[in-house]
Amino acid sequence: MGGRRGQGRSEPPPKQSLRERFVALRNLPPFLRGIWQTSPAMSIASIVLRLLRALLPVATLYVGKLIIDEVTHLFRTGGLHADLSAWLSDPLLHRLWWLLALEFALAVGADLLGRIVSLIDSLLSELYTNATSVQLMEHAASLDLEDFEDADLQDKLDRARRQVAGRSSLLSQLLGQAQDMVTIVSFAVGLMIYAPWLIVLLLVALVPVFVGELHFNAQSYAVNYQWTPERRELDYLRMIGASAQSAKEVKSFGLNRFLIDRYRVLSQSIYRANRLIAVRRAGWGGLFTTIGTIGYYAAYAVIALRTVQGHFTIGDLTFLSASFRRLRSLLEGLLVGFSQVAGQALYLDDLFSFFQIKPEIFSPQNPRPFPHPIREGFVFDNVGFRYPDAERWAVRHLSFKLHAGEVLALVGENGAGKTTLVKLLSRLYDPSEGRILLDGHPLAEYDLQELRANIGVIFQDFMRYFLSAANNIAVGRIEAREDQARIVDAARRSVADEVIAKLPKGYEQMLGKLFKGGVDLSGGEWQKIAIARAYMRDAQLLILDEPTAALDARSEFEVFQRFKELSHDKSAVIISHRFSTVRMADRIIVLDDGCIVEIGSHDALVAAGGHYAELFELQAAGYR
Ligand SMILES: Nc1ncnc2c1ncn2[C@@H]1O[C@H](COP(=O)(O)OP(=O)(O)OP(=O)(O)O)[C@@H](O)[C@H]1O
Repeated sequence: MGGRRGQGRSEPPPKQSLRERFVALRNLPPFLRGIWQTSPAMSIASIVLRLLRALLPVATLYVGKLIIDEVTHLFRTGGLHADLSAWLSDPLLHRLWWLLALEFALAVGADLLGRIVSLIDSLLSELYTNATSVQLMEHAASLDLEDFEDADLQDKLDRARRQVAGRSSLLSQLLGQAQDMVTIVSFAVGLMIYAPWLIVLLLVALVPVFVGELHFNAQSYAVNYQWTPERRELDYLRMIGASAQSAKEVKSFGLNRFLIDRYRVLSQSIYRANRLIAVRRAGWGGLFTTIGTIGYYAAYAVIALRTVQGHFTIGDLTFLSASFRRLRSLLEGLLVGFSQVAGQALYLDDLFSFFQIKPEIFSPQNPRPFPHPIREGFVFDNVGFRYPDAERWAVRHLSFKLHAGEVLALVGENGAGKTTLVKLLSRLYDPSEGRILLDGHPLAEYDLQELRANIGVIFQDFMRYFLSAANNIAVGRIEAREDQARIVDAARRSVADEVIAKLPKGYEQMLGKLFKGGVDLSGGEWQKIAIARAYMRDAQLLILDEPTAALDARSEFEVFQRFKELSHDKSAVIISHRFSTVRMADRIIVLDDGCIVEIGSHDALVAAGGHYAELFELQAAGYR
């Protein structure tokens, strides 16, 4: 199992070499494919409009050159009029007016196109972000419980989540680059015609900027990557420092100072690491840009000289110097942008590598039909389980049978392995050794969804959903959330009906304090609601993991009375520390340190005078 799991911050450092940074560009095709799939129509519109937009700058500059040449020509040939009306009607000036009108149209067109393109990009990015978020949630839902208990995966998920939100600018950056590339080619063609040596000068001036950017982007990524656990801790501190759930304890223990200090220390370390890179980047960036500027002015001087010598017209001078300036800034933008894209592509690694994590617990290709009803029951055959990265076995050598229709109670001290056993039974984990059989066949041969649908399990740390009371019960079988009769029946079985009867809005009452108008419940009341979830299903096996710990004695008795009356054909596994509950079970399994030490009915175990009798005696003594 452990193959994909690393060791927190000691995970291998992220990619550093220049070659590997380029390798990260392999993430771009799947990214672009994702964009395309989001909306082919918008993608095409963006590309076509950008192509048009890309050719406008050179056209505008060239028209500008023609205007200047026309003006100098008119100036030389004379024929100046004294008043404006004569100016406007002079046929000599027609060409100039047309050129000016053309330049105006180009300017307006460029602006309009630019706006439409950025509109499309932002809409497309949002659609892509939404689609990826949904994909992320779907993938997360397919992963194993074990994955969620793994800190490395949490880091990965955290980075992936940030990437979904943070990569929305990548699209416009990428397409902008493609657009700039077309513009650059158009400028370069113009420049080549006049002075090819200018292009060489340009490239030489720009290479240092590019390499510098590439280097610092990779460094930022490395810092971001290495500090993921700390950033996650920051989020956690912020959450417990200011959430409704934690407020009670934070206040009464006076934890604020502790939390804030820890936050300050952590955030300062991250800040310092980021600052170092930012300062270095600014310093080197400044130097490299100066080299570029020197290149530009050298070229400018040469062009000016050649104009004076009569090789170029004034229009050529403006066209060439402006082209050179634009080319330089475009190329610089392109190179810097390219290294940023390469940087962002590195970040995409996080997203795509999260999608590559495959669940290890899944349905077989051809699942065996699930037995209705279960005839023999479940058999644990020398089952052992060790949590990932744990040295100790949580449970080991478990061999017992849970007969169809039987109520089994699990008893044992804290950490004895009761919850682990139940997680194995509901296939939230697969055993590390041994087998679990259902009606003679391994659990893994049945369809996972069907298996889970046939098991109703309520854990001790059940969720308190900030939804209506009806929906809080319906989550046990969410497809049946409109089935009011079923919800009411489930509530009646778990004694939750009494809780709901007291709510101002009954079943429609919003629970929890998160939303306006919500009503909070007591711990025991929440438990009754949670137990009702198990009754929402047509489960053949019910598992209640200490679900009654917060119930008062009368409620607990009632819950189990109703359970016994209404579920005689169902199997059940009940974990409880209360012997008043445990003694109602058909058989009791006593666990100690992950192993079964006794099995039998209450009376038999008390008579045997072993571990169970000792625990029972301890509790009974407390009541005497
Ligand atoms: N997610 C986990 N990762 C690693 N170890 C775990 C995990 N959950 C439980 N353990 C360990 O496995 C052992 C059995 O835990 P389990 O939760 O099954 O005990 P339990 O009998 O249900 O205890 P309790 O009565 O306190 O609920 C314990 O030693 C515990 O520390």
